[in-house]
Amino acid sequence: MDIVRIQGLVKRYPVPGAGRNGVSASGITVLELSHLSVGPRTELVVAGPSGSGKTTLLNILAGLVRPSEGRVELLGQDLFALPEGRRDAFRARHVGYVFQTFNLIGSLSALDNVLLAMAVAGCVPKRERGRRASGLLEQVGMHHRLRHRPAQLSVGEQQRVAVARALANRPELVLADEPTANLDRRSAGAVLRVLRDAVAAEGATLIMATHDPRIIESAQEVLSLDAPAGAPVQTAPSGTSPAGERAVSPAS
Ligand SMILES: Nc1ncnc2c1ncn2[C@@H]1O[C@H](COP(=O)(O)OP(=O)(O)OP(=O)(O)O)[C@@H](O)[C@H]1O
Repeated sequence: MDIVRIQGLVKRYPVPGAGRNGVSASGITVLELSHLSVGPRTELVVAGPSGSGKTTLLNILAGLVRPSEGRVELLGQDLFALPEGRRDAFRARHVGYVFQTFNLIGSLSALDNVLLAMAVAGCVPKRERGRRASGLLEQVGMHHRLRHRPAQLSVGEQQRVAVARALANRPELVLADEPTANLDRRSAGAVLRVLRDAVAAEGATLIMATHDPRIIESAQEVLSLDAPAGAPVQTAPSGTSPAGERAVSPAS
């Protein structure tokens, strides 16, 4: 089964002052994607300049932003057919999100940040949570910093904790929005390796937004979005594909 399936996606945002002085009331189209399917255990990099809709696409996939048109299925579930509360529960269970600015809870230790994600979703049995949380933090190289709070960690270390937290509930899909944007070159390379290795070890699919050329060059599959809202043209490192039409399958 596909992890992600998108048909006829359009996202428009309202324009400040819309409907007055000749400004269109229908809003600005910031994203159009006619078709996308992404299989299990796949990595897809969403590339494109600032404002091309990368974050918008990830937020739609997380069920955080509702599309203006189109259908978004995760694991066969029509995401926006779910009422908000059930969509939140579905996200907590099936999607891990690594944000550009980490969004860790400042008052909690690294370990407690991961444990909290498990408590919210409630799908990992209580007796397994401690071992799983410390195991994930060990996997991302943070076993020596379990009790540190975010402010006591380097930026790269915080991002590693965010990766562990994103994987806490064994999600089938991990979204990462510019996960290396705030890191220097060396830390960026290390975090990227940790993210890719941890996602692969968990057997999840990774969809990562970036404009970092090094990540794009090393990607298995690339979806290129045009700025600001042109029709998406998708390319793989080895060639190009028709605009807006793409099925992305596991790498062999
Ligand atoms: N809540 C909103 N209301 C109105 N317009 C918005 C809103 N959120 C985003 N936009 C617009 O949608 C477009 C796409 O934004 P988005 O953040 O998805 O781009 P991006 O490719 O992730 O950019 P960056 O690389 O700079 O993070 C931008 O032109 C932005 O101004």
